[in-house]
Amino acid sequence: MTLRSLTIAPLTRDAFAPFGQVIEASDAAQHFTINDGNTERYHDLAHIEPGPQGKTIVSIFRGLPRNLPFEISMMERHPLASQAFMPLSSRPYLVVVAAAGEAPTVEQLHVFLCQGRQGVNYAAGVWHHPLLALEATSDFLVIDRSGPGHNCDIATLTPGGLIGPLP
Ligand SMILES: NC(=O)N[C@@H](O)C(=O)O
Ligand code: NI
Repeated sequence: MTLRSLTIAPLTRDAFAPFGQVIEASDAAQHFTINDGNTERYHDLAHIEPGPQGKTIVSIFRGLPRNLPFEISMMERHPLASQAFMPLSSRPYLVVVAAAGEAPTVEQLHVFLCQGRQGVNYAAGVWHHPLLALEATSDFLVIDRSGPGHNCDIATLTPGGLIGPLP
């Protein structure tokens, strides 16, 4: 079965808005000076949702680099809570998302190339592929949920999609 080649777009706040928020110190964000002028605060960048009886937790994911071209054959979602990734290794990475709701088809996937200064927060229920680090083993600060209930659904994509090489 031939795999559909997926287009890779640059990550922007507006393009990612249907799926969550971009975490980035940019002039588009609400920001103001604090600490007697020493520090600029980029304020309230992501809507963190711990969900019912959930606790917000902070972890570090150390992801091995994915080799391109890479087949996207599954997606997952966290129906109860959001999940945020902030790169700590300053390397680009990829995110693959689809709107919350029914399990996506390959035609409904959106692929974004994220820069090393850009984090993402997946809103609760948004379909996404597990971490897609590039170039070298990379660390990411992850803000998500611990608590009762089922918080990870998997969907298989048949046919899948193919990512890469990078534009
Ligand atoms: N399983 C896990 O915690 N990681 C995934 O949710 C992911 O999005 O990488
Ligand atoms: Ni996830």
